[in-house]
Amino acid sequence: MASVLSLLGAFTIIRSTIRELIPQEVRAYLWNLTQRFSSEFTLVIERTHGSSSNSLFKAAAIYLGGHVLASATVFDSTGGSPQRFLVGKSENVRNFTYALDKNSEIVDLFRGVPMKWKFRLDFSATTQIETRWYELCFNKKHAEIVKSEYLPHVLDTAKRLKDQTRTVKFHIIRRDWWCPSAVNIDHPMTFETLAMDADLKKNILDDLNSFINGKEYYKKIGRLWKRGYLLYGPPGTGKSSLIAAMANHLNFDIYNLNLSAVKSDSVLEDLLLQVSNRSIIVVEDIDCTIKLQNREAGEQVDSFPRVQVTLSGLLNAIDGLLSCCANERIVVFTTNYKERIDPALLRAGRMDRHICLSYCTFSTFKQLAANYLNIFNHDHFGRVEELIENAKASPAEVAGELMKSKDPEVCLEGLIAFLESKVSQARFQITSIEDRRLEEKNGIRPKKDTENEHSSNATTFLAVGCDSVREYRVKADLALILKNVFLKHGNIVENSSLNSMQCLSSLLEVVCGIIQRLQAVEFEELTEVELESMITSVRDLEYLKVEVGWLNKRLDEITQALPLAKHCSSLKEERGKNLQDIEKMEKEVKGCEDESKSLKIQETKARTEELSEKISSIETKFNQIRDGLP
Ligand SMILES: Nc1ncnc2c1ncn2[C@@H]1O[C@H](COP(=O)(O)OP(=O)(O)OP(=O)(O)O)[C@@H](O)[C@H]1O
Repeated sequence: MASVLSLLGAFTIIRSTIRELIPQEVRAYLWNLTQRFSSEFTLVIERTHGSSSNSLFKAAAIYLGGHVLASATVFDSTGGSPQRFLVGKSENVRNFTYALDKNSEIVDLFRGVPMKWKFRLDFSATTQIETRWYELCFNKKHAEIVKSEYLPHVLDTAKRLKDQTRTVKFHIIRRDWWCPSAVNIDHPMTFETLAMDADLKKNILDDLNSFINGKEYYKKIGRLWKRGYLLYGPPGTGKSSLIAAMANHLNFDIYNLNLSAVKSDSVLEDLLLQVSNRSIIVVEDIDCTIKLQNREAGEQVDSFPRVQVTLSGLLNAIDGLLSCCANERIVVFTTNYKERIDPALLRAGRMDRHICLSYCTFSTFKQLAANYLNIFNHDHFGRVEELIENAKASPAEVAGELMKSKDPEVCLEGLIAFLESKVSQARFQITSIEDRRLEEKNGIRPKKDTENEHSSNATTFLAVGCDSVREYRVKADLALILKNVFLKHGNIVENSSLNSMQCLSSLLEVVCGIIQRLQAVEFEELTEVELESMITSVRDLEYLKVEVGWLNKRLDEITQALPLAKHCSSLKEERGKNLQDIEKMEKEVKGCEDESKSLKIQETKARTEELSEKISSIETKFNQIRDGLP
């Protein structure tokens, strides 16, 4: 050991003696002379290039640190002497990062060609400046491969590695500018943990992947490389979670564009110019930005004086000239009320995909149960399945129940109780004027001018669903029918394409009018023409997205039963005639014994009974159809 140390010491002394004895210029000349006969070529990659920073230097650092260390193609060029790498972890990256230590050398095999990398560091005592550079040495005959393949490979790999290790950032607006200290999103939501219909999830993932790999395609078709998503649905159904999953999947930063914090269109322009590529710009609850609301609906603009951004300002920012300055951008709008958004904002090309996130289904629940409780089946699943569709519970609410305990039994029992209460809440509470007056009298409801309601022959319904309160007015004689429709089928006009309460009330009157007629009329009295007109009305209602599938079904049943109704009518006629005959014959045989007449009476009675049975069986059928009506 001592001899090795003394040998190394002697070598160091000789090296410094050579340095002292031979001047720098002579050393450089000798070096150049040896290089002239060398087949090696060296590229020097400095930190700066021209007047700007050298992106190849940065890429080499990442490539060598991340790729080469992990790669099986790394060779130790120093003949077995230990290699030194720097290792560390910055706050804004997920993993450890590695780098070559000063004067370390490694060889990267690229397509069988050895590429020798050296990292150099020099400190000038006179200028006090530290200089760092990489040297890439290779055989001259491989110069073309290096230029056209290897260097681009280094750049691409470094970009990919940077994206992989980079933490997604969340940017918010502070005083007309993106806050300089963007926070790292450590949101754990991914497409694996997001509970959603499997087909929809796959569809969104495919869409994102084809977008991200579509650079050439977008260029070819002459469209900007950007994509717009509208996420709509009730609160807590996973809109923000989906955005987090998208950001994590793509490794894109999120820019939360809170329009109420933007003072003008020009500030919006400035903000968007600062948004980096590979980012998701999110405008949450876009319907709440009143100036951007549906112009056709004639909304009141002044009620939100703080919001200064105009619709045209936003449209321009999304797909006007301004957006040409960026690439690989995704714009996401979220809303609880899609119908309130101006159609101009939603048209294809701006919002390419409209994704509805809805209440928890049984399949969504099973994914949440697997995520939260690690269970895939349980005795209580059957009851959950029975309740979940009608409960209209959001995934957030279901997840909340599943987090209450680590014991699946406790959680599922709690969830079932919760769903049961939601099911009964989801039944609409219908209040007629009388109930309202009583509530006003008892101070449950604030007093309201009900003058008009009293004077008109109409009844107002307050339909309170789990997330909406609607008022409809229908004729008083239809009130009870409407109440039953709501109780049995929920708010059937909730998803209608019409908006005004007046029009929706008229639609409800049409539905109730049909039911009233069907309840009152004997089916055999119904003419085919009248039935046809009812069916046409129901079709029109369905066209307007009124949920009357159940009424359509009843009308179908009645149509099928119509020949039976006609038959029933003739049976009744025959029975009536028989009864008259029996009465007449009984009078005739009174006091005299006429065996043949008595026999005839018996026969007619038997036939009448038979007819009554047939009629009653047909009528039972008709009643069943009627019972199907609310
Ligand atoms: N589909 C889902 N899968 C898994 N978890 C979900 C899902 N939807 C909601 N959650 C849970 O509920 C929480 C709230 O959901 P989220 O904020 O994504 O809903 P939202 O639709 O954006 O609500 P809002 O309209 O009120 O903004 C999430 O943090 C997540 O824990």
